[in-house]
Amino acid sequence: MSSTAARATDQGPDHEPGSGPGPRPGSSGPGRGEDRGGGRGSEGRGESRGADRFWTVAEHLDDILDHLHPLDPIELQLLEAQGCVLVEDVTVPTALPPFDNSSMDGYAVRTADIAAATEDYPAVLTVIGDIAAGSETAPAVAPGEAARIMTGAPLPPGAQAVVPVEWTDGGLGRGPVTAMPAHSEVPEGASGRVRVYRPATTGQHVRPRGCDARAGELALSAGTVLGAPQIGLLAALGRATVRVRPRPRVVVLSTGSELVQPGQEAGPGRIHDSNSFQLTAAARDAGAIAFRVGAVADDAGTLRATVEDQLSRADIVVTSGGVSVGAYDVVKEAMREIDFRKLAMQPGKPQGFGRVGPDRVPFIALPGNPVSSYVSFELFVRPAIRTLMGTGPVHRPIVRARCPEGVASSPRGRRQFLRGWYDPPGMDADTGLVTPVGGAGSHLITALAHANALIVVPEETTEVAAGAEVDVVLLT
Ligand SMILES: Nc1nc2c(c(=O)[nH]1)N[C@H]1C(S)=C(S)[C@@H](COP(=O)(O)OP(=O)(O)OC[C@H]3O[C@@H](n4cnc5c(N)ncnc54)[C@H](O)[C@@H]3O)O[C@H]1N2
Ligand code: MOO
Repeated sequence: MSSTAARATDQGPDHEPGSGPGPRPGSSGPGRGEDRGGGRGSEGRGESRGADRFWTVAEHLDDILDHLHPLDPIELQLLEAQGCVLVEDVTVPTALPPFDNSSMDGYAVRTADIAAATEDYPAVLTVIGDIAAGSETAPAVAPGEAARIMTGAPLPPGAQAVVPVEWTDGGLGRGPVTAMPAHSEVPEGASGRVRVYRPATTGQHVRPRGCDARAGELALSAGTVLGAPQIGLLAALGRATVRVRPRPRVVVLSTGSELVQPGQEAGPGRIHDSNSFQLTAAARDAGAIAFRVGAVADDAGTLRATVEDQLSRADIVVTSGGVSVGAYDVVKEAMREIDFRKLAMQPGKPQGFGRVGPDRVPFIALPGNPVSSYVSFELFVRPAIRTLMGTGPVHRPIVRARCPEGVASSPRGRRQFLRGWYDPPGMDADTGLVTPVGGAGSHLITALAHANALIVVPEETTEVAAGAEVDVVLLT
């Protein structure tokens, strides 16, 4: 695995954090945990480098995950750590809140002074000044006095409660008000007299020091995945950095001389490169920092040089295309150390996995057909990314759903992943419904873009009766 030392400076324009807890995956994935058989690893396989036999989905997934372990922890700036797993227990250094403070804009008072206050017979107090949030000093409130105080400002010595400004005349002498005038416009509001129309109990509208967290308490334990509230808490505790497992850096390369960048005219025989965008987005969605390198032409030397150039910033390299049996299958040609294999799945039959370069960076070669590459990413690359992050869930969730339309035919001996639309169960149902979207063709990008699930048809099932239940991989 490559060093993470250069991580902070390596992020090119295409990098961006994505996001989610837990260690190494269990056996709940779409195929993982089944019979594993011997001699199937990508290394030291010798003669068993089986180009002819079909690997199961589980075998390929196991082979990839068996060669991965969570990345070493590093210290990251808070926002860089979003979605990462904390590897330290974080204790509260100073109580939260750090001082007694007001929860309302109003007046800090002594409760005895206003105990008998009513609208008809208000308590009249002398205003001794303003205490704004951030005030370093607060004047002491003596009997018969009040300090005008803002939300979050420290409770002054002598005061026992805060009365909201709405319970007072705001110092204007004309009955209850709804707000204070801005200090910049009416500076005299910080002095004079205020009428208070209601009593308050001791501690009312006061947030006592330490009521949120006491110093020395455990704030977040190791293993927590850092979402927005956890990052907010760390910031509130004064932490600028935190020790986490970093996001894996995923380099995405597409291959094919027919590929043209979006924004350019495609021209005869050419198509736009969609896989590198789709896979980069999927890598970010899985929680990785993804670098989209874009399309490399079908030239083995160029691809080899490009891959080697990218290795220093990669925890995983993902390629699309060039892994089948054609005369221009450039990934196969350029990456001799990768084990290329056929999987008993559709789409996604041709696949490759191995490790590259001195740091033995994991290299996952996906097929070029756009649906094949995406489905393969979800089944193999996403779990790899989540494993490197040391966080679960490693796999997309799988649920049972009823398929009212059924599936007319599915290839025997291949696990089929059809695109579908999943509707979760309503209040009175146990299972949701799933409907196939588009056909089985691995070039049907439009249908994929309108699906939210994959319908799993097992290897030995050649049709699914209308109304039968199926496994469904949820993609969102
Ligand atoms: N004789 C055989 N031919 C094929 C077999 C086979 O077993 N025997 N397998 C088929 C299957 S299944 C697949 S999947 C594909 C995989 O081929 P490659 O991984 O080598 O992919 P390419 O040939 O480079 O491309 C396939 C297809 O996808 C389009 N493509 C590729 N990259 C992109 C991209 N970045 N963006 C959009 N579209 C892309 C490409 O133009 C081709 O149409 O092989 C079958 N053939
Ligand atoms: O198996 Mo390929 O990936 O169907 O089109």
